Amino acid sequence: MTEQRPQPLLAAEALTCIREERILFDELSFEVRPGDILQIEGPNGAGKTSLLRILAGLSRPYSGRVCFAGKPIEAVRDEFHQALLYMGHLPGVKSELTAEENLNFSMRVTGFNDAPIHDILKKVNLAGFEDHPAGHLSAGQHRRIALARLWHTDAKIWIVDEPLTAIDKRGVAELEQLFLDHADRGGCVILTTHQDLQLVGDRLQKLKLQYHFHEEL
Ligand SMILES: Nc1ncnc2c1ncn2[C@@H]1O[C@H](COP(=O)(O)OP(=O)(O)OP(=O)(O)O)[C@@H](O)[C@H]1O
Repeated sequence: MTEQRPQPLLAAEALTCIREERILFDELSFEVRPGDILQIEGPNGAGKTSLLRILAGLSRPYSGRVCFAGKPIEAVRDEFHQALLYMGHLPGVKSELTAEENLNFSMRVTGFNDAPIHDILKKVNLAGFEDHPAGHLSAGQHRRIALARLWHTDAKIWIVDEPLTAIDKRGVAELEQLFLDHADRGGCVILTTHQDLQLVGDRLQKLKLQYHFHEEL
């Protein structure tokens, strides 16, 4: 008997994206199922961030649609938002707030008012820096504040843009393990990175975007 694959959590259906009169991708279709880890690859300017933003419902494609559990995301907006954790390539951390205040703030926004903030900060190696304004921290520590949300969320779909930027080797390994654990629990991860992922390795699916020049229009 053949094993049945789970239904897709997210499906890109014939997505076309045009920016500044340049086609970034044309009729792009793919599915992401529970347990999948998908890396979007491609050179600078190929359209990776544009694709992630469309998948997260933050911008619209020129044509095509994104479906969540079989339905267009516009039709199931609330359920989709509950199932989604989107992290853009800018960390979204307020420099004047401390590490703890930043995390407190983002946990409140996502409804995790009683999250164990100190434990989470410890997990991302920020113990001892709780009271430091984020603006006084290093680039990697800054990003770790944003990434801390990943350690406490029940979102199934993680869409993360360049999460590994400025993160040291140990931090990358910890994040990769987190992605694997999330996928093993039935979640999915869609990410961009210019780094080679070591731990995730053979679990990784890849989607390569090409850079199209204007004259290819
Ligand atoms: N809101 C926008 N309005 C107009 N053009 C945009 C917009 N967002 C992105 N672009 C253009 O779309 C192209 C693709 O940008 P995008 O950020 O998606 O690329 P990327 O593959 O993520 O690049 P990188 O690896 O440098 O992060 C770029 O040429 C960019 O100038």
